[in-house]
Amino acid sequence: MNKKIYNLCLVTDRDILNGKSLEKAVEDSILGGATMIQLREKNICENEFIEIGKKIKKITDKYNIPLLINDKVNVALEIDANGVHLGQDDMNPVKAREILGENKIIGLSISTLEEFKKSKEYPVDYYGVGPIYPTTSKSDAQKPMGLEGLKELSKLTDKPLMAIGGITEENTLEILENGGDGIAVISNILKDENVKRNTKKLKTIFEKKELMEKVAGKIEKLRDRNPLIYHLTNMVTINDCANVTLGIGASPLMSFSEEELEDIIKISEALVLNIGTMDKEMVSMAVKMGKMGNKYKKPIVFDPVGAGATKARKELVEKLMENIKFSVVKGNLAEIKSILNFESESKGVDSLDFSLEDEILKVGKEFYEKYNTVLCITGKNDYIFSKENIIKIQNGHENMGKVTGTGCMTGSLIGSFLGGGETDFLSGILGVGIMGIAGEMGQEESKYLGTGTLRVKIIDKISKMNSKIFLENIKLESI
Ligand SMILES: Cc1ncc(COP(=O)(O)OP(=O)(O)O)c(N)n1
Ligand SMILES: Cc1ncsc1CCOP(=O)(O)O
Ligand SMILES: [Mg+2]
Repeated sequence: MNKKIYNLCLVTDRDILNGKSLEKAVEDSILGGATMIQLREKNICENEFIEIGKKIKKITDKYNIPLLINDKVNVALEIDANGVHLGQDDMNPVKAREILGENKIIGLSISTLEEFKKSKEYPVDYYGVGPIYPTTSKSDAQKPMGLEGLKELSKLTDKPLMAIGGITEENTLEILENGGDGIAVISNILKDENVKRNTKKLKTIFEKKELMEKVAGKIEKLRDRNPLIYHLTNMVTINDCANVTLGIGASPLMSFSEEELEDIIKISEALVLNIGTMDKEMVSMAVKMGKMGNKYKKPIVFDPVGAGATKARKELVEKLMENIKFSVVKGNLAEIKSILNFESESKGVDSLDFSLEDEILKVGKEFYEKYNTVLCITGKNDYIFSKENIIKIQNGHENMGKVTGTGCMTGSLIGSFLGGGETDFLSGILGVGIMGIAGEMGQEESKYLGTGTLRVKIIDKISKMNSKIFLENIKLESI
């Protein structure tokens, strides 16, 4: 069974629904990312419990999410729920297993180490551990056991531990870092109208942690591998691109010579194509480079600088997008909109951030659908789109816009990670994230000096970047 089902359980409580329908609350929570629903009904008879259970089961079945019944094994049996959650004073798990069979999920509450010791041989699938923090949702809850209690328990069992009691988006990460595999939540999800958003906020913490685990060690791995990254890039920022490629641990190779193109591509691990200072030669080289890159199966990151600004540029970008399979495309919103032939609506300077984000999301999703290529849209906030995920990164500083080439350098970073063997998506996240962090840190150190120093500081910070700095500074969420 997939352990992820124990990540995020909504435990229901009709008393705090405040007029919301239970069915809608359950559906919204699933849409927000709940991986399990526990139907908890305290003051109703078995028949009513069964009635409600059947309705909720239709919803959980629709989304293929397990439904567990609190306390009542009979109800679970009657509605063919996926399992039960039992407390220490509820039916003995051995008997529940006999009744429900091997295929149902049985969870057991643990509030103290003594309870664990007493029940560790029971045939259960997970433990509900808590209350971890004080809670107002269970009047007869035991004394909170805190993170220490959770940590202690996690050393004693391999079974999933689902923490419960007073859990919010502020304390979820520390739960996961102290032995919790998942959380079970009532009030923080059902507290207001925004059940979907409340669940999503919790879900984001799991996604972020998962991503962080994937990212850890990747910069060091790149430095170990030191891949060769061929650039066909612009004349303005070529030197900075070479320096950040070196700084992050790859080897840059810049060439404009058609004669050596094939030989270079054969020995390169990834290619960076940036049409910033396009001219006649670049037009023919870019297409040849792309086709040859595809032929030799080398990942290519494409920076469509100024796409749409002139007719010639638009034609070149169109030709490239039609004929070449890129691993990653990185550009600003206007460039990506031009690729999709979207009208560039001018929205006024302070167009609400929210509507700008809506537009970015629409453009990004459409781009991915059309080209099936990882896309990075950079701007005040940066967005990375893949098939299933959209990541928003909020690092960087506005002064980076006053240093030419931060976008081009981001392309080089993405290319470096592609060449280091990372996935297209992770390369996008790492490249964009590292540039944002370097910009932020560089700004701090150059704020009394100016943008010339900022440029140098960005390269410095990239050359000193490591997984620890990255993980400590990245401001990332999945949306
Ligand atoms: C996941 C999870 N953990 C613990 C509990 C508490 O169960 P219990 O001790 O039986 O208390 P009641 O919920 O029945 O009041 C739980 N429900 N879910
Ligand atoms: C059912 C239960 N068991 C231990 S604490 C608790 C209540 C959890 O509710 P909340 O998430 O609102 O603290
Ligand atoms: Mg119980």
